[in-house]
Amino acid sequence: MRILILGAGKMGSFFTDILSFQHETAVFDVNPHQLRFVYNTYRFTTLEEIKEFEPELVINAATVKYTLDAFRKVLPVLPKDCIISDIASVKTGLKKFYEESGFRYVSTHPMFGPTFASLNNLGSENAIIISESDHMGKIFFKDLYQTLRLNIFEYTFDEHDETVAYSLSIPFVSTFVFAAIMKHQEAPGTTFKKHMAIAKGLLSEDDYLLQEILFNPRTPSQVANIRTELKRLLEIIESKDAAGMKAYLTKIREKIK
Ligand SMILES: NC(=O)c1ccc[n+]([C@@H]2O[C@H](COP(=O)([O-])OP(=O)(O)OC[C@H]3O[C@@H](n4cnc5c(N)ncnc54)[C@H](O)[C@@H]3O)[C@@H](O)[C@H]2O)c1
Ligand SMILES: O=C(O)C(=O)C[C@]1(C(=O)O)C=C[C@@H](O)C=C1
Repeated sequence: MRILILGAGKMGSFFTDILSFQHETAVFDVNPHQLRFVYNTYRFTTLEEIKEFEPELVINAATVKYTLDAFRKVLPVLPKDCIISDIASVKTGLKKFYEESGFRYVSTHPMFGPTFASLNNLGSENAIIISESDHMGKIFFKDLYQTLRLNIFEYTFDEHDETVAYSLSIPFVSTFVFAAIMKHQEAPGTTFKKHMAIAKGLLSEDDYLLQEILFNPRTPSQVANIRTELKRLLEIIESKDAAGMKAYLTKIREKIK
C-alpha cells in the first residue's frame, strides 16, 4: 500500500518506522530538518511529490495544533479514493472536518508515546479506534495495532473525548500541581524521584498538546474532583483525624483495585 505520513516528529517517525518494511511509505514535513530522522522511506517537501506518489492512505501525525491545516494543505492533491486518517490526542473539530471532506476517513488514538512507553514492547499499551470511521480504514489500523500487540478499544468521537478528559487530564493536572510546588531536593526519596521523572517527561511535551487535552470541554468537571478530594484530605490532615484517615485510605485502596 502507498502510505503518506504527515509530520516526521515523534509519532510520525514511529509510524514510518513500523510501516516502511511492508508498505511503500513517504513522509511529508513542513520542516525539512525533521526529515533527517526518518529512514527507508521517501522524504517529501512539496505537494507535487505527494501528487505523483498517489497515496492510498494518509496518516496525519502533524503537530496537534496543525492537524486540520495539514489535511487542508494536502487534500487537493490526493486521489479521491484515498483514505485519510489521524492519530490526534484531541479530536476537536475532526468529526465535522471529515464529514465535509468527501474522503473516506479513519481516526485512531494510540494511547502511548515515546516519552514514557517502550515502543518496541507495547503489549501493555492501548489504542482507541473511532467507531464512525470507514470500514476498510478500521481494518487497516486494527491489523496494525494487533501486530504491535496493543489492546484495542472502539469508541465514538464523543466517547473518546469523554475518556481522554478523564484518563489524560487527571494525571496531567496532578503532575502540574506536583511540579508547581516543587523545591529542589538534594536527597529525594524513591516516590519523589518517580514523580519527578513523570513531571519532566510530561513537561517536555508540546505546550499545545497539553493545553488542548486540558481545554477539552469535559475536563473541568474532572479537575474539580481533584479539588474536592484535596479539600477532604486537608480537613483530615489538619484535624489529625485518624479514623477519617483510615476510612479515606480504605476508600482509595478500593478505587485502585
Ligand atoms: N507524543 C505523544 O505521546 C502522542 C501520543 C499519541 C498521539 N499523539 C498525536 O500525534 C500527533 C503528532 O504528535 P507528535 O508528538 O509526534 O508531534 P511532534 O511535535 O513530535 O511532531 C509533529 C511534526 O509535524 C510537523 N508539522 C507541523 N505542521 C505540519 C504540516 N502542516 N504538515 C506536515 N507536517 C507538519 C512538525 O514539523 C513536526 O515535525 C499529534 O496529533 C498528537 O496529538 C502524540
Ligand atoms: O508520551 C507518552 O509516552 C505518553 O504517555 C503520552 C500520552 C500520555 O500521557 O498518556 C500523551 C498523549 C497522548 O495522546 C497519549 C499518551
